[in-house]
Amino acid sequence: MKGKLITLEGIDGSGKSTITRFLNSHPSFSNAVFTREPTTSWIGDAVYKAIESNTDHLAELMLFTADHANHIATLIRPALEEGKIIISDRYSDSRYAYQGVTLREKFDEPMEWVQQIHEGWTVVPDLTILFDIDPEIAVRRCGKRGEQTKFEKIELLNGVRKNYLRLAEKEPERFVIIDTDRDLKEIENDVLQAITSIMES
Ligand SMILES: Nc1ncnc2c1ncn2[C@@H]1O[C@H](COP(=O)(O)OP(=O)(O)O)[C@@H](O)[C@H]1O
Ligand SMILES: Cc1cn([C@H]2C[C@H](O)[C@@H](COP(=O)(O)OP(=O)(O)O)O2)c(=O)[nH]c1=O
Repeated sequence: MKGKLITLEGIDGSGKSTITRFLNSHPSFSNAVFTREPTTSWIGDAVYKAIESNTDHLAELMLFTADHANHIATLIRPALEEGKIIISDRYSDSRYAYQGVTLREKFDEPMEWVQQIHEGWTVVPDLTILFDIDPEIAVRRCGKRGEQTKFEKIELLNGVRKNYLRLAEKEPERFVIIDTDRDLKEIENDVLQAITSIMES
């Protein structure tokens, strides 16, 4: 039996961790595998080191991608083979959307370039839930988190949000977009509905 891979994506502060905690404590997902990118492996630690220092953006992409390759080899593929439902807080679309912005000065079409280097080995999710929100609201919700100035952060996140929406437009059958500038209860219901429909298909 083949399992299902569900990914949660969105800008920082869009509410992914909050919903992950909700799903994690929901009885329907007691057998699901909860995971994330960057992962908790040593490569994930290296990724955080790169984020926290002034590392070259291409080097940063390679670290994120190495972490993804190891995530697929050690957890994603084996769990899918066992027929598990996997819920990942961030996955490949984070790279397409974020490094699609940070590599703007290096490539003409950075998002497409990043997508290309994943081709042939990544595992495409069965469902991707995109948590969509205005970056101004997301940054306000995060308070002091992060080191960038508010302006830099909002500018980056505006670009990331646009990339996510472009990805969703290109693959409407994979993506479900959820407006997270709403009451938590409504968001929880929409997420449950999206996941239930993929589990039944
Ligand atoms: N629907 C919501 N309404 C108001 N605040 C929210 C909502 N969802 C999350 N938050 C708050 O916003 C902040 C960022 O949410 P979080 O889940 O950590 O986002 P992410 O994991 O996407 O970075 C947290 O302080 C969280 O409590
Ligand atoms: C997985 C991934 C994350 N990121 C970014 C998103 C976040 O700003 C940062 C750390 O991810 P994360 O710890 O998930 O941040 P948050 O909980 O605030 O959403 O790394 C990328 O730029 N590319 C990637 O491939």
